[in-house]
Amino acid sequence: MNTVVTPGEAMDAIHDLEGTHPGFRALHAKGSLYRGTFTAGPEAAKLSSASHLDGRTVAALVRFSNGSGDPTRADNVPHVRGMAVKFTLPDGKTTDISSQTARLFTASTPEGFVDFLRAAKPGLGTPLRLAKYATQNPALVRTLKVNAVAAKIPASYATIEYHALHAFRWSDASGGSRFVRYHWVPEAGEHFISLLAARSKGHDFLNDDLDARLGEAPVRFTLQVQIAGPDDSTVDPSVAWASDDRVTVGTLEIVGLETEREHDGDVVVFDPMRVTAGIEASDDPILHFRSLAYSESVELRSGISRGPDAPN
Ligand code: HEM
Repeated sequence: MNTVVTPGEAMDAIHDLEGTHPGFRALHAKGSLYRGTFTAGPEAAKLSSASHLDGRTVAALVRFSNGSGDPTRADNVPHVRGMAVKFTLPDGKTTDISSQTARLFTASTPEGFVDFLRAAKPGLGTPLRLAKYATQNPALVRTLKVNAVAAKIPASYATIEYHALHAFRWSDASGGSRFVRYHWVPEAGEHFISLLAARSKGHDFLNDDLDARLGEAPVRFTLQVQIAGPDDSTVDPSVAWASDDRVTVGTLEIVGLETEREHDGDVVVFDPMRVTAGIEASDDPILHFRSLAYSESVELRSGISRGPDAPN
C-alpha cells in the first residue's frame, strides 16, 4: 500500500494520546461481547450473493465499546461508541462489519487521521494545533456538524445508530454490482440523555443498561445499506453521500452476553477487511490501513502475529 504513515506510527500516535494499556485494544479498549443471530430479509440476496445474506439465520458475535483507548473510561462522558459484528458463515468462516456512532470519518486519509491524533494530544498547545489542523484538513470542519450526534450521550448502546463509513462493493448472483455503505438502525429508536442527566449515571451505565435490557428481551438492529449514486465517493469516508437510496437487508437479534470468548488465549479481532464472496473492499485507503493498524494492536495486546490466518 502506498502510504507515508506506517501502522507503527499510528499506534505511537494513539498511545501518545490515549496512554498505553497492556492487554487492551489500542482504541475501543473498554467493551463487552454479546451473542445473537442475523437473518437477512428478501432484498439482501438481490444485492449480494454473500452466504450470510441468503435468508438463513447465522450466528453473530457483537462487541459494543467506548471509542477511547483507556479501558477505565467512564460511560457518562461524550465519546464515539463502537459496534462491531462478526457473522459466522455457513462454511464456518466469518465476515465482519465494524461501525461507530460518528456519521462520517474525521479524515480522508490515514495520514490525516494520524495528524489529527497528534494535534488532539492534550496540552497547552492543543487549541493552536487543532486550529492549524482544521485549516489544513477541510474534512474535520466538514464533518463537525453531522458528527455532533456522536458527541451526545446515548441513553443506551441499543438506542443509537452505528455507521461503517467505508464503501463495499456488493455483487449479486446475476453479475450486477453496486457500492454500499452500512448503517445499523436500532429497533428501539435513537434516544440520548443530557450531560446533566448523565452525571447521575454510573461509570459503566451503558453496559449495565444493555445487560438489564437483555434480561427482559432481545435487542434488535436492522442493517440498512445505502446504495451509492453516480457521484458518491467510494474512497473517502469523510464525505457524505448524496444518495438516499437505502434498503433494509436484515435484522440482528442480540440475546445475551458472550462469556466463552476472549479467555485462555482466545483472540477476537473485528477487521473491516474480512469480507466474503459477494462483498469486496473498496479502494478506500483508510479501510486498507485499518487492517494493518489492527494487526499491530492485536500483536501488542495478545502477542499474536496475525499473518495470513487472522484470528477470528
Ligand atoms: C486510520 C483510521 C483508524 C485507525 C488507525 C484505527 C485504529 C484502531 C485500533 C488500533 C483499534 C483496536 C483494534 C484491535 O486491537 O482489535 C480499533 C478498534 C476499533 N475501531 Fe478503529 N481505527 C481507524 C478507523 C476506524 C473507523 C473508520 C471506524 C468505523 C467505521 C473504526 C471503528 C472501530 C471499532 C468499532 C473498533 C473496536 C472493534 C472491537 O470491538 O474489537 N475505526 N481502531
